[in-house]
Amino acid sequence: MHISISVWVRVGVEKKMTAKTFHALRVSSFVAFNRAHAFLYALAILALLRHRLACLISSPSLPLSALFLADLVLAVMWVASQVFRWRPVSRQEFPDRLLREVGSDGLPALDVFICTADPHKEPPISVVGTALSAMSFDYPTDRLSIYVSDDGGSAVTLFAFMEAARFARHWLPFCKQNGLLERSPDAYFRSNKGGDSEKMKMMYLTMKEKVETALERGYVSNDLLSSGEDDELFERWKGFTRHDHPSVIQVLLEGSKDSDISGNALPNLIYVSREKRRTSHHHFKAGALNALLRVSSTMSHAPVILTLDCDTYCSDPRSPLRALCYLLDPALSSNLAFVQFPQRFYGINKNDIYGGEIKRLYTITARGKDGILGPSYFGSGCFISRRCLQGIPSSPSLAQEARVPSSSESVLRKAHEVAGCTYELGTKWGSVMGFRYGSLVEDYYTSFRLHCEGWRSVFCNPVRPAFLGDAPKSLNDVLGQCKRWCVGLLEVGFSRYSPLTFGTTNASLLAGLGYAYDAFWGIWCIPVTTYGLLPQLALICQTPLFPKVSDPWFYLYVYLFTAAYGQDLVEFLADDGTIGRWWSDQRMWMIKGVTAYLFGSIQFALKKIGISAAEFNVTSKVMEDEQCERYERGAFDLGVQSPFFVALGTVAVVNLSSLVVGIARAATTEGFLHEQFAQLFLSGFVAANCWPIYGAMFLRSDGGRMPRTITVISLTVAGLLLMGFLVFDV
Ligand SMILES: O=c1ccn([C@@H]2O[C@H](COP(=O)(O)OP(=O)(O)O[C@H]3O[C@H](CO)[C@@H](O)[C@H](O)[C@H]3O)[C@@H](O)[C@H]2O)c(=O)[nH]1
Ligand SMILES: [Mn+2]
Repeated sequence: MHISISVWVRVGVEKKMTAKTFHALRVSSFVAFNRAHAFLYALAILALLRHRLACLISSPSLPLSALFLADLVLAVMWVASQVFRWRPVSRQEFPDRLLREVGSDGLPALDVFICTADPHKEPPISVVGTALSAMSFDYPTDRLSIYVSDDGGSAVTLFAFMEAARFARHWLPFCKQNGLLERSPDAYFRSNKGGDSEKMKMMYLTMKEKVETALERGYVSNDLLSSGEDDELFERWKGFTRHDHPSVIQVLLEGSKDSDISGNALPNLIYVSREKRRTSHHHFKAGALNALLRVSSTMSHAPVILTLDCDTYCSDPRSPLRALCYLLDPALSSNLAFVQFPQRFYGINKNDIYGGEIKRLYTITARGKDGILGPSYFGSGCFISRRCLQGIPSSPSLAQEARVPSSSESVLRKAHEVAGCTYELGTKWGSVMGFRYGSLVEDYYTSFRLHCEGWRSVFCNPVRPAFLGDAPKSLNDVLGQCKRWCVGLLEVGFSRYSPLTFGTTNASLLAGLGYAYDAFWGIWCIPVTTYGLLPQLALICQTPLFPKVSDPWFYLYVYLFTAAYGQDLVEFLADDGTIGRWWSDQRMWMIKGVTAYLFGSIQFALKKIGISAAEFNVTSKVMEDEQCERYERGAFDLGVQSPFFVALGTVAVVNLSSLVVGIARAATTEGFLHEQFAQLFLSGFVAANCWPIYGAMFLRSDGGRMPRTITVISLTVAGLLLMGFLVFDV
């Protein structure tokens, strides 16, 4: 308690000191309501648990115990989620004031890190678009460096960036002369502004075609190259594979030497593919980022770093200034680790059928955490102070002063050395320095550890999206990504740095609880699976599990259900949501509950006992035309042989069966509705959520329909469950 009070005081002081400077803070008007509601709701939960326990004691049964456990998990998650409703804040920043105050000479150097890992899942031309959008920030070019980390070790990616370096000489002045806001070429030409951009477009398309040709061929052939020097480079590459190659570092543009067609200096552009050997663990993205931290410190060594995923292009050239409104504020800067922008996505369909916005994580709860110690790091769209990654006490090994990148031999030698795969052995990298190792969600984990070390963070959410990324647009990919997150989060939840113990004592009670809420996402599978199957099976077998309509306890359930869903809806709508998108969002929560969370928890358990190891499987950013068309139409894509869909199909079938049986009984048996209303309602509610799944199982014939074998297996599993229930329930 003591710890959280001191946090309150600090936040209060901070507000007063900075209100007149570069940014302002406003506490949500929901706070009073949220707290009153939390109080009432907490009483209702206690009453429910007490009632459930009493029922269980008077007539013990397996289904009642399962429901008690499910309710307990819901209660625990509810308690943790109150952290986000305790003091949500929103902020506003004033970049013009900042510029007036510090002048453009007062702006610090900025290193932008862009990670890519697989040229076939992450097309190099789109990574190039991301880099170009960052290179053309409204920021002094002599202080801007872009580092690209290629974990795919792909010659094609390097080739794409060589082309990009040439193209940038035309593109950067074009953006500035025309005052573009959209500075990723793809995004700009997609929005089709016309005008005198035809020549530019042709130039871009030529580059794109060359890169795509190389990608198709799988290598960079001589006819695509212009100079003999490049030839040699790619010749060497022939023995390289993505898992086994020395480090490759190429300075493609150097601010002090290269200029654009109007004679202005260009930012630095550096390609880095760290060394990979099968014998050493590379720690996925965290490892890539740490390699960039070191390589950049031999070159530009900027005090501020922006991390971007390969698909997240910058959509507001002034976002660095916005971030600096916080990072340069003397009242904040002593312990401010990072400024996180929400992840936002382009190309999401009207009703966002797969809940791709992930609004709850990326904005709603982020605002809630911002009122406490700050949002967690989302991996992309985040301005980090280099200082916080240098370990405590700050590391002496790396040079402190900003340097000009140079392709000089000594700098390059040093850079190659620090990108080597054995460089980290016996060092503190990944444990108390740099991005932290040990979890598949390195972003979440790193910020958690930073918050525990006393750093804080700020959530910056301007109206115009600062960054736009690509959300997975096939259901199987969405669930695969969520499963990976779930495993990574559980890794933290059950480590010795668990937010519940380490977090609540080292960060603050509230911050620890907030992190715990995310860490234990996986356990959502318990209530969702239970409520998605048990009451329905029991209905078919005529076992009542809930109070009758005439029983006053029945209304407690009604209150708990409607108040939770009501509050969820209000919060969603208040964050520019629509009812259609909210419906999809809550449906995805259920779908994830019986698939990604369930399978993720199982995989985590298997990993714990040493049976399987979890990998960072990169989400694909390419889609077939037919798939795209289905997505745009809003049709669910269940056309792959995926174990996720067996679980989904089973739940769908059980609910449809219980709904049909229930309606038939209600029509024929007097008193049935009165006795089993809750179970019939649940069947109807889940079945309504499963609507697109029935279509994909039984009605559709396009490529997105569920494969026949998956349908048959789902029907069989549903049948077995019902038989099992009958046997156990006698
Ligand atoms: O070994 C690896 C694996 C991934 N990546 C890069 O990591 C980024 C994210 O990968 P993606 O497949 O898009 O994963 P997502 O689940 O969509 O990413 C979210 O979740 C990740 C893990 O929490 C964060 O790192 C990301 O920033 C966040 O956007 C991409 O740029 C990849 O190229 C690497 O550089 N090396
Ligand atoms: Mn991604």
